[in-house]
Amino acid sequence: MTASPKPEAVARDEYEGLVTELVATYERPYRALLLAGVVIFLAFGLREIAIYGDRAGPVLLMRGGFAAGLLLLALLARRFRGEAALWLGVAYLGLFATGICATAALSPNGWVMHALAGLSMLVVAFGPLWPRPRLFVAGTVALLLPPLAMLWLIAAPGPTWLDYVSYLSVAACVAYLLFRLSQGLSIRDYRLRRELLRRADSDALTGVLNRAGWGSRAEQLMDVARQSALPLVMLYLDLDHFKQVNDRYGHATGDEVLERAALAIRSTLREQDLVARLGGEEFVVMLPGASIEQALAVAERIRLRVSEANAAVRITLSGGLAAWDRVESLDDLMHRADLAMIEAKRAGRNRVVAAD
Ligand SMILES: Nc1nc2c(ncn2[C@@H]2O[C@H](COP(=O)(O)OP(=O)(O)OP(=O)(O)O)[C@@H](O)[C@H]2O)c(=O)[nH]1
Repeated sequence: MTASPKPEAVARDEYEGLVTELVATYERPYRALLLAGVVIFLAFGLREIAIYGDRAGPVLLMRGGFAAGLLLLALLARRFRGEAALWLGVAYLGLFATGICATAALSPNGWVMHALAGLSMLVVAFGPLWPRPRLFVAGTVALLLPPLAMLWLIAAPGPTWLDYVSYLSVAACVAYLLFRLSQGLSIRDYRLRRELLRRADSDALTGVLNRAGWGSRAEQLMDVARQSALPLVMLYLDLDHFKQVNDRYGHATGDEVLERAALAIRSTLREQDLVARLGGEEFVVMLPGASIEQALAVAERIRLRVSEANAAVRITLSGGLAAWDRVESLDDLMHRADLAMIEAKRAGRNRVVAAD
């Protein structure tokens, strides 16, 4: 069946494919950047300990904690792609940036550097949460400020070049996380778009295609049948006296009957068949590659299964079927199947009639 809920599975496959493609393209250089950043950052910490032996504890805690946090985040981002990675990244960068901003006040030598790095990271971290994406772009630009500040500081007396390498390594790590964040964002957009498309095409109650989704897919199947010279049969199905079910058992029970009917129809069809609910208690089915005899057998099976599934309310189904003459339009084919269904109603309901 091409009908829902299959589109969800298709969306998931496409989404996974997209992620794999993205990761394959960018993962390696960014991972190398992250590892290099963490190693340099830690090496600089060892140098700091050698110089300021008395500050070994806080230095180890700060540098080790940050490096471990980044690595853990990278691992989690691998494990929980998309949104979870996004929120983790935002939270972590936000925390870290706040720490750097606080350090700026205590750092006699590199306070400009600390302040810029902290502020730019704050913008980058919380930019994605802002309704205006321009802020996110501004944050990315702001990330370029620390290296610029380094160039400026290199010319001034104070920290050595090793300090700047250390800060650059932070920028490298952040670049990796940015990559992950943007990946999470684009995946979230992609999923939302897919979900909206899926909802626009399917019937909210039964999950099968609605009228909008039916038209384009049915035309596609007809195109394929035209090119491959395969036969094609159309079924028009309508529950009998459905109004009485609503009147007797209530609208909620009526809805359940429709859901069970859709399930019974879908379970009878093959992967390549198409089913839609056109509205009310009317369903249409397209059977590509089926002969009229096979289609009659399928329609009979559907009729029995729909009744069995709704035995408690004793509902029956009338169906009409029409074999495509390879010339007529979709509307004309549906009309002929509809007329056959009306004929089935006239003949006493609970039966399937084939159009001439
Ligand atoms: N529960 C429920 N009822 C619906 C829905 N859509 C349409 N209906 C009802 O379906 C009923 C259709 O009634 P009719 O068109 O008279 O058809 P019928 O009673 O099945 O009679 P025949 O088709 O002649 O056998 C109406 O009472 C609608 O209110 C829905 O989504 N849920």
